[in-house]
Amino acid sequence: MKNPVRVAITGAAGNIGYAMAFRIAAGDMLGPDQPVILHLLEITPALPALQGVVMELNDCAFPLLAGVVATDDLSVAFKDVNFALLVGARPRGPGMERKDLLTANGAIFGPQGKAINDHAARDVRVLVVGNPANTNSLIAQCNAPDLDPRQFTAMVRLDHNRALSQLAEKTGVHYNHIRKMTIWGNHSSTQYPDISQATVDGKPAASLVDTEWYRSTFIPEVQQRGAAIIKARGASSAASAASAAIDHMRSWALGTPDGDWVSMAIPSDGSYGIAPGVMYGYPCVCKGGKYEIVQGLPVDEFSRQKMDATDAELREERAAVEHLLG
Ligand SMILES: NC(=O)c1ccc[n+]([C@@H]2O[C@H](COP(=O)([O-])OP(=O)(O)OC[C@H]3O[C@@H](n4cnc5c(N)ncnc54)[C@H](O)[C@@H]3O)[C@@H](O)[C@H]2O)c1
Ligand SMILES: O=C(O)C[C@H](O)C(=O)O
Repeated sequence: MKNPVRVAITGAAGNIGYAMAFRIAAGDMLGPDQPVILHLLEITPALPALQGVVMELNDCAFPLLAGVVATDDLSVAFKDVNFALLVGARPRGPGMERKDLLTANGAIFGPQGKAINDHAARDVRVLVVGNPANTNSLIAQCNAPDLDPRQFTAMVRLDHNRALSQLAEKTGVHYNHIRKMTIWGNHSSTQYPDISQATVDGKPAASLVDTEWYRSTFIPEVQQRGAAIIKARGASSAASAASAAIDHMRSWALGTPDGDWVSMAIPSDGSYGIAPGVMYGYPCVCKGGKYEIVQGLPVDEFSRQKMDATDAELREERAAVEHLLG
């Protein structure tokens, strides 16, 4: 057995946190030979509910769960953690865009970034799930000057998985047979789900579906899937969001398969004409615990316009939180 690693989950008594903690404790994120110590953060009024989560975690008798820390103190929550999943934040309701949460949630991520900077393990890997995820991640990253900005990421993996699911349904194959899906940009309705490089059973996806369906049905459905779930469930996605967060961290820590990639929002380094400084969704391969942007993909005029539109929105969000950027 390996030595345990420490995994922080914020908002751990919330809907996503509740769906996530048990799967991480079961080994779904870091593998069946990696014990974990969970660090669960909640706001003070939610501590009794969090205690219930701890009781249930213990009652599962998970072989890989080596300890649980439950707290409302940032310095305890992030002490020596190797992975941090920043989930705790308000979800949107019907009729809201995710960026409407910027003011309410933005203030959470500066102090958390600083606490991660001051207390986490130096190799900490951070994933922001709380919306608006990309810009919240930027806020956290800017408040952690002692860490490499690349240690901070945001989640577009749920969008990636949604895109796989839509394309699988349309082409009548299982999503296991789809490779090279990409989500560019923001986890918002401007995101660009791009099938131009995707293959289905080895065939170009774009040759199997008509352009009209791709542009007028597939793209908006992936962009609007979060809202559709809020409408149907009366609450925002939780189990699928937790699952995507686990996928994101597993890919980052354990690697992506040869011949495929995943979508991760990471600090732009200028690749694909996206000026540095925002957390932008890119196609990434992961190896040895590090991610790299897949370079050299062709970008046609349609893609260019979509990639720039979502970049513009991220820049607007960044301008709106300039005062929180440390
Ligand atoms: N990026 C994505 O793909 C994606 C997908 C689904 C949901 N989300 C977002 O994730 C967030 C959480 O969603 P949820 O359904 O779990 O919400 P929820 O309301 O069920 O749970 C949020 C939890 O966070 C806690 N919390 C609030 N402020 C906190 C703070 N400062 N520190 C620690 N904990 C805090 C709350 O007490 C609550 O228990 C929302 O912002 C939602 O929009 C993102
Ligand atoms: O859409 C939301 O507000 C929740 C989440 O970001 C989602 O995509 O399901």
